[in-house]
Order: sequence, then structure tokens, then C-alpha cells
Amino acid sequence: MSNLKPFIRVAVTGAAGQICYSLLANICKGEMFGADQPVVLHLLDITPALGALRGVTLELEDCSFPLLVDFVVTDKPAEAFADVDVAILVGAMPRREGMVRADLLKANAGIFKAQGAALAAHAKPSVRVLVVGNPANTNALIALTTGSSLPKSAFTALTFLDHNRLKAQVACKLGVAVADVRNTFIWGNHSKTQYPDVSHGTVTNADGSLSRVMDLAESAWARDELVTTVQTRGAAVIKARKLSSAMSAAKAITDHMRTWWFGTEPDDIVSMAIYSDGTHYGVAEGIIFSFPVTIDAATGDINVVDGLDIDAFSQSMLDKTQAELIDEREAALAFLAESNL
Ligand SMILES: NC(=O)c1ccc[n+]([C@@H]2O[C@H](COP(=O)([O-])OP(=O)(O)OC[C@H]3O[C@@H](n4cnc5c(N)ncnc54)[C@H](O)[C@@H]3O)[C@@H](O)[C@H]2O)c1
Ligand SMILES: O=C(O)CC[C@H](O)C(=O)O
Repeated sequence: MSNLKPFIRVAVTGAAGQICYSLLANICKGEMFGADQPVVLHLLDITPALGALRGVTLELEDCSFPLLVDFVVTDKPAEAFADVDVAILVGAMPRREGMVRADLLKANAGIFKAQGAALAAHAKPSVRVLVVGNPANTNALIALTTGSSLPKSAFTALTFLDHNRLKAQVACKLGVAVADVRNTFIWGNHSKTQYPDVSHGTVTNADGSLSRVMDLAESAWARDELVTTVQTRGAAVIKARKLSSAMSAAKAITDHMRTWWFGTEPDDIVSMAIYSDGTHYGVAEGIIFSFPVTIDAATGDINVVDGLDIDAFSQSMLDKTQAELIDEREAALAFLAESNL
């Protein structure tokens, strides 16, 4: 008798693109929902990409994944989101060298408005949505504003890649294992105004005791070089690869969804961009803002870790990234209104 659970339906958009080329295998190997969780994949891309997507599905078949029950391939959001438990919205135009984020806002706002509406109309009411396509925070806001029948808590945006980048930089600088770095997190926008914060960071020593990152590293490094390196890491990848990050993005999407599905480990805090209801750290209501969070394994509730000390430097960084998110929101809404989308 099989020990497998009943299958779940997982929609992935931009399925013919480079992130999904890694991501789909992660899902089918059980790295996101567990080794006993079969999946039906709903793969959405635009009509001109369906040929390439067919190639991806030929490879999915050839992988012979035991957890892959079936897949649906479509260019129609209504079909892609029908009855899905999870939706991972990757499909969007990525930034290439020479493009600025404002170019992306316009290119992608209409996509996320339409997909938000399709999710509200067709997905399960319990659907969990992760927005990856940039500008991820503002795209998520547009999708949730449109998908008004779904709870705001159903929508998240990806800052787990920045979270992973920050941990890796700290581990490298201090010569410790990534797994021993804790309580470092990302505030705000997935952009170069994000605040990679190590002011509460700890390193677990061999004897189980904790050292503070700020006692091990110079504060000039933590507040200057480290922050800039993490803020501009995506741009560094684009400059070097002439393409935006893909393998690391797929890994981060997998980490985000697995953590949301199974809950955070005891004592662990992760970074997720969620709807700000105006009650945490003075962040304005009505933007999608990355906070330090824990996840309740039983309910899947994402809870902001409150009560952390915010010093003057951190406050100035929070203010800056919040201001950018408010500007992005206004620009996206104005664009949607002007273009009657
Ligand atoms: N939040 C993050 O941490 C993060 C990290 C890396 C990349 N990204 C973003 O993820 C997105 C995808 O990156 P990629 O490298 O896979 O890009 P890509 O160009 O390789 O793939 C994007 C895919 O999306 C498809 N697409 C475009 N419009 C669509 C629509 N309306 N519906 C469905 N599919 C659509 C394209 O046809 C393409 O197949 C980009 O916006 C990129 O900037 C975000
Ligand atoms: O467009 C960018 O600068 C970033 C692309 C991507 O979101 C990343 O973080 O790698």
C-alpha cells in the first residue's frame, strides 16, 4: 500500500523560463512539499512560449519523477489556477542590463492584475500565493488588491533569496557554516533599498553557545559593505551572466514554500514579504513589506516577530525602503488607471 498523501495542485507561471527550469525539478523531487506529497503541476506561459514549454514537459516525463502525478500546460490563467492549492507566480519580464525597475513596473502590472483576478475566481479559497516576478512586492500587492475575495494573508513575495544571500555573506566573512548563522533578516523591498539586517544576528558556536555577529564583525562592514553587497547581488549576477539569477532563485522559492508549508524550525526566523497591516514597526498599511517572520506549522499563519530593537541606523533603512514601496504602489496604480488595464 502506498504511503503517499492525496495529490495537491501547484500552479507555476513562467514555466518555460529559466527559473522554472530548476524550480520544477525541485518541486517534483519533493524538496518543497515533502517526499510523500504527490503533485499535479499546472504550467502557465504565454502563447509564443508554449513550444518551449512542451520541451520542458518532455523532460519532466523523462525524469520519471514518482511524485509527479500529471501536468496541465496552458496559456490561460483560468485553466492554470483552476482548483490549485499553491500558486507560484514567476512569469514576468525580467530586468536585463540597462533596464530600470520602473520599466518592469509597467511591463508587469497588467499581468499581475489579471492573474490576481483569475486566482480569486478559480483557485481554492485556501490557496497560498508566492510572487517572484519583479518588482515582486508591488506585483503581489496588485494581485491581492485585484483578488479581493482571497485573504490578504494568502499573498507573499519572495525575499528569501536576499535572506539566503545575507546568511551566506555573513558565514563567509566569519568563516562559519551557513546553518550556524541565525537571526539575520531582510526588511522591505526586494530591490536595492532592501535592508539586510545583522544587528540581531547570532552565530552558534561548537559548544552550543551564541556569539553576536556584531561582536565578531566590524560595524562598518555590517552597515556598509555587507548591506551594499546583498542589495546589489541580483545586479551583479545579471552583469556577469547577462541573465538574472535562476538557480539561486529556484532554491529560494523552494525554501520559502517549504517553510510556509511545514513551519519554521524552533528558534529560526526567516524573511518573507507580506501584506503590512500597519501594526508592525511603524510600517505603513497597504504595502507588501519583508519582515522577520515565523510560521505556525499547524495553521500556516505567518507571524511577524515583534519587539526587536530598531536603532537609528536600522530605522533610517526601514524608512527608505518603505518610501520606495509606497512610490512603486502609486506608480503601478497610476499606470493601471491610465492604461485602463
Ligand atoms: N524575487 C526574486 O528574488 C527574484 C529572483 C530572480 C528573478 N526574479 C524575477 O523572476 C521573473 C522570472 O525570471 P526568469 O529568469 O525565469 O525569466 P525568463 O525570461 O527566463 O522567464 C520568464 C517566463 O515568463 C513568461 N511570461 C511572461 N509573461 C507571462 C505571463 N503573462 N504569464 C505567464 N508567463 C509569462 C515568459 O514567456 C518566460 O517563459 C523575472 O521577473 C525576474 O526578475 C525574482
Ligand atoms: O533585477 C535585478 O536587479 C534583480 C533580479 C533578481 O530579482 C535577483 O535578485 O537576482
